[in-house]
Amino acid sequence: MSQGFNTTTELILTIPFYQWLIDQGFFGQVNFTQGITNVNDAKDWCETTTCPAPSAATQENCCIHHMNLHSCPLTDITNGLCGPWIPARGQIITHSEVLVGNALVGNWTNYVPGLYVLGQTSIISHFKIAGASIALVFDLTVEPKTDCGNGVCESDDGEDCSVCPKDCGTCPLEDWHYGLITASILFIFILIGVIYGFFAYQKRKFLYDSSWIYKYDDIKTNENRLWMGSMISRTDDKFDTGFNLTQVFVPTGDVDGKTVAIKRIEKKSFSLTKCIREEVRTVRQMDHQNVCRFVGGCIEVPNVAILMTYCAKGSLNDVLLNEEVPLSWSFRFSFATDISRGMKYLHSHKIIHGRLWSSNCVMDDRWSVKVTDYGLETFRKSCVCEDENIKKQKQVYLEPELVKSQAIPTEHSDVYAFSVILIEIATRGDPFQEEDPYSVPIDWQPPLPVFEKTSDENNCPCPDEYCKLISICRSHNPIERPSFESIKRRLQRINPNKQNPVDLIITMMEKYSKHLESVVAERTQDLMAEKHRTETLLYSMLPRSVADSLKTGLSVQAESFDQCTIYFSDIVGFTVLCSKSSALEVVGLLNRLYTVFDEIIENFCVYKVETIGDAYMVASGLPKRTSNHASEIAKMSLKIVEAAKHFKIPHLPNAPLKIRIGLHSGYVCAGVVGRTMPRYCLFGDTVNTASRMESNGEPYKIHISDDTYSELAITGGFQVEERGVISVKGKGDMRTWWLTGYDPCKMDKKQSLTEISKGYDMF
Ligand SMILES: Nc1nc2c(ncn2[C@@H]2O[C@H](COP(=O)(O)OP(=O)(O)OP(=O)(O)O)[C@@H](O)[C@H]2O)c(=O)[nH]1
Ligand SMILES: [Mg+2]
Repeated sequence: MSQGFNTTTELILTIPFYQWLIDQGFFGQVNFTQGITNVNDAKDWCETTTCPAPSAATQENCCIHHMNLHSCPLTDITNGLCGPWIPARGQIITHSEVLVGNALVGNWTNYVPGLYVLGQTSIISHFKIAGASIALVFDLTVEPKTDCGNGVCESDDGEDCSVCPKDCGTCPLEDWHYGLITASILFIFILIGVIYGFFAYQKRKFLYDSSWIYKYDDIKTNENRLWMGSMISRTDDKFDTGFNLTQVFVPTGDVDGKTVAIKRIEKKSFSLTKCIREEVRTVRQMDHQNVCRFVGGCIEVPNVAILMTYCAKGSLNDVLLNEEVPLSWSFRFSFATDISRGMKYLHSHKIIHGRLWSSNCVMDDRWSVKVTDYGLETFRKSCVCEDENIKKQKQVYLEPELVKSQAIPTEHSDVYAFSVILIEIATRGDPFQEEDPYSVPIDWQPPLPVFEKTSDENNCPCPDEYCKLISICRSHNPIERPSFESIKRRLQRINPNKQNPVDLIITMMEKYSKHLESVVAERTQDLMAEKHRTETLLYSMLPRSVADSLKTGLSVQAESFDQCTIYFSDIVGFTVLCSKSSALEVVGLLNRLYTVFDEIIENFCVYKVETIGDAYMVASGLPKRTSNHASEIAKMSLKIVEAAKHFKIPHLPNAPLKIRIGLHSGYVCAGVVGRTMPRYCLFGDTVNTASRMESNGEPYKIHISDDTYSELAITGGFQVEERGVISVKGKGDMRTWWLTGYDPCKMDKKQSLTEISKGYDMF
C-alpha cells in the first residue's frame, strides 16, 4: 500500500502503571532531576505538565516526550518482534513524525506516508514516558495498491495480468493449461458418446428383447371363462350371421400368474420384422391406469395372438348394455373421464388408436375403464378380411372422411370415435338405435341423446353441456375437435360428482344399507306387533304361566289347587230362545252377553275357564292361588246377575234374559289337555258340584253350596238366605244357600254373613 494514512493509538495511564514506573525508577530524572517518588505526584505531574516543542521535549520537562510510529516488515524480523527499536537488518522502514504531550492526550494520531514492503508488517507505537520506553505492537498485511479498470497497468502498484486483466491484458495460457482444456473437452465428448451408446444399446436391446414372446402351448388357457359379448345385442336381429350366437368369448389364459385376454389373429405366416418389433416396443412402454397393459404375444402360426391384461368386468359396451347393472350418471361420467385420460396418455406417446369403440374400452374389477387393443397395426393385420357385419357396425365410430378416403386415422379420428362412445354412455344402447347399419349413408351420425330435464340421479345432470361436448367432438372440421386433455377437463367441469368409481360404490352401498336398515326396522316392528297380537290371543286362551311354558316347549304338568271356587252360569230357557231365533242371532246374543260378562270379570281376581254354549265357567284361586277366591267369585256373581237383569236381547228387546248361577268351593285339579288346540281344563268333584248348584238354581239367583257359604263367612260382608236341604243328583242331600247381596261395611264389625231369610240374621 503506497498510500499515506493516519493511525490512532489510544494511551491511558493508570495508577498501577505510575506505581510501576516509580518502582522501576523511571521518575528519577523527572522535574529537572528532582525526581518523583509518590504515585499521585507522578500522575499529577504527567497530567498537568505542559510539554515544549518535540525537539525540546525531554524526560525532565515532559511526561510523554516522544511518541511516534514505526513499521517493519516481518520478513526483516528475526526474533518475531520489530525491535527492540531497530530491526536486525538495521533499517526502519517507516518512522513517523514525533509527537509530545501530557498523559491526558489519550488518542495519538500519526500520519504514515505509506507502507511499501508487501506482506506482513509489524506496526509499533513508540511512547517515551518519563524514563521509560513503551511499545504497542500490532501486525497487518500490506497488499499492493491496485486501481483496476482505469485503463493503466500500474505495475508499481502490483497490477499485472493476473491481478488486473482489465488494465494489463489477460495472461497468456501456459502449455499445461492447453493440455488440461483439451483433455476436459475430450472427456466430455467421450462421456456423451458413452451415454448415447448406452441408451442406443438399451433401445436396441429392448427392440430385440424377446421376453414378451410366449409359446401359445405354454399359456394355460381358461376354456371355461366366458364373457358376454357386446356385439351380440346387435348381431341377433339386424345381422344374420348364420349362427345362433348368444355369447362372444374372449379366450383367457394365465401367463406368469396373470390372467390375460387372448386376442387371436388369423395369419398364414408371421415374420417378426423390425416394424413389428418397433410396434411392440412402443406398446410395451405404455403404463397408465386407464390403458390396458400389453402382456405379450404369440408369434407361431397358426396361433398368432396378442395378450392383453384381462379386465374382469368386460367391455364398456357389455356393461352399458347389461340392464341389470344400475349406472348412475356419476358412474357414466367416471367412465368417460377414464377413457379421455387413457386416450390422452396414448396420444402423448404418439399412439393413434384408430379402433376406439366401446368394445375396446374394458373395465377392471374396480370399475375403472382402460383403453385396450391399441397400436400394433402390422402385428394385428389379419389375412382374413374382417366380417362385413362387424365392419359395418364399427363404421359408425369412423369419421366419414376416413371411410371415404381410406386415409390413416389421426388424433382427431379418435376424438370423433369418442363422441360415439359418449352417445352410447348416455343412451346405454346401440349407436345405430333403430337405424339399419346397412342402409345408413356413410356420413350418417347417431342422433344426439334426448335427456329428461329432471333432477333424478338417473338423468344427466347437465344435458346441454353433454350434448355440446358430443357435437364438438364430432365437428365436421377435425381441427375444431378438442384434444383429449381438453375433453377430460370439460368432463370434470360438467360432472357435479367428482367421486371415483370405488367411492361411488361405497356411497351406493351406504345408501343401500341405510335403506335396508330402515326396512329391517320396519319389519321388526311389524313382527313385534304380530308377536304381541299372537301372545295376547294365546294369553286369552290359556293362563299366562301355562302359555309361557308351552311357548318354550316345556310340557305343562297337571296341578292341584286345594282351595278355589268355581262359578257356573247358564241361560234359563236357552233351548226355547234358540228355537225362536236364527243361528246368527244366537251367536250375536251370546257374543254380546259374554262381552258384558268378560268386562265384569276383568275387575276381579278370577280366571275365565271356558264357555260351553250358553254356559259360562269362571274359577278363582287358580292358576294364581288366592285366599279370597270365594268372595271374589261371589262379588263377581252379584255384578253378573245385575248385568243380566238389565241385558237386552238384541233381536228380542222385550224378552228378559234369565240366568242361573251356581257356586261351589273346594279342591280342583287343572291341566292342559290335547296337542292340537290345547285347553286348560279343570277336573274334580268341585267342578261337578258347582255345575249342580247352577242346574238346581233359580233365575237371577246365585245358588251357593255350604262350602262356599263357609268360605264367605270367613270373609264376611255378604248377605245370604238359606235355601235349606235339597236333594242334588249324584250328591245326595245338600244344605245350600242363596247369595243375595254384599255390604262391605259389615265386614269390619264381624267376620260373618248376614242371614236375612227365615226372620234371622247370621252375623
Ligand atoms: N372381460 C373382458 N372381456 C373382453 C376383454 N377384451 C375383449 N373382451 C370381450 O370380447 C369381445 C370381443 O373383443 P375383441 O375380440 O377385442 O373385439 P372388439 O373389441 O370388438 O374389436 P377389436 O378389438 O377392434 O378387434 C368384447 O366385446 C368384450 O366383450 C377384456 O380384457 N376383458
Ligand atoms: Mg377389442
